[in-house]
Amino acid sequence: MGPVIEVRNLRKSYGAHVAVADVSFAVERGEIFGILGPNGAGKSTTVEMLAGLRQADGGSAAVLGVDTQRDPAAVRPHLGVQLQESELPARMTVGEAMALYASFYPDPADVDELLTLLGLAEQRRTAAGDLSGGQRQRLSIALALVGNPRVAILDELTTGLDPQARRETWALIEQVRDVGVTIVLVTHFMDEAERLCDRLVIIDAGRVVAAGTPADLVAAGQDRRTFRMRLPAGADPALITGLEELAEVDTVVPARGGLEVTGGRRVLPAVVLALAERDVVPDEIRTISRSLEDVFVDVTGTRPAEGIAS
Ligand SMILES: Nc1ncnc2c1ncn2[C@@H]1O[C@H](COP(=O)(O)OP(=O)(O)OP(=O)(O)O)[C@@H](O)[C@H]1O
Repeated sequence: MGPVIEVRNLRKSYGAHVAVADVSFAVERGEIFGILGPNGAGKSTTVEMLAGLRQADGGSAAVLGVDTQRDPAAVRPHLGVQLQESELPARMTVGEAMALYASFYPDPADVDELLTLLGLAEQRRTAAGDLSGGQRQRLSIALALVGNPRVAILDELTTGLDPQARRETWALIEQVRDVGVTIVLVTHFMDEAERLCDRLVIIDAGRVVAAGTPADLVAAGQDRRTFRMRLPAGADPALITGLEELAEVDTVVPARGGLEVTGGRRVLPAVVLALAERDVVPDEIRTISRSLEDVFVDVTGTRPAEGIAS
């Protein structure tokens, strides 16, 4: 059996603006597949084309062997989609919305069970307009899953959720994956991607700039080193400029009351030596292991959105 999802050279422009220039990837059955990228990179446009909700200018997208650009209706019963801006009528209750969405599918999930799983059982009679941000987010996930889909596309899954609710949502997504649902997850959050995704792509300016498992992506840049240090109070700011000029140093940026330095394998001794030559001894040095966030910064030149402190 081939991949559950196959995207080949998708392209889409809005007028003169190229939103998606060239995106290809494949997702295997039962994977949680991440799509990461800075704001405006083309993530939402990509998944909307993948779901057959938006017409591509070129390329192809197939879900469960069905070309979603040519025949979106054929795959709809098997596809659950949580989009960023799906608005329900404000007066429609949670129970009504679930019943309505369930009616679109031949083999819907048990609505009560799903609402309980998502912590919305108490809100059955609550109007969509009266839900809190977190409840609305959980409802959009419930609506994406109500059709018992074989493939679920979740865009900005945990945006607006508090740390506790985020963890619960992650556990829920793993449960959904464990029953064999293939999941495409669009996310801004590196911790979410690192925790949940089996494989991922990073998209920048409409193109795939990195692809692989989180571990592979992190390992690929292991010739880079990062450390943080605190300089003694009153240290000359010109020192920082001096450090940036060292051959081993890539960047020096302020971080948490100190400096974060990134460079090659020998960056730490090079910096400490250069400082010692000026009679400066750092108060504290801490090496930082490379994370998916560092990969993201390397390949996109942009810092990812801050995760909610947890
Ligand atoms: N309907 C539209 N008409 C015109 N331009 C659009 C439209 N939808 C998106 N764009 C533009 O296309 C680009 C890609 O947008 P898209 O929403 O796919 O990016 P994204 O990676 O999902 O961003 P975000 O993380 O902010 O949601 C952006 O520059 C956006 O402003």
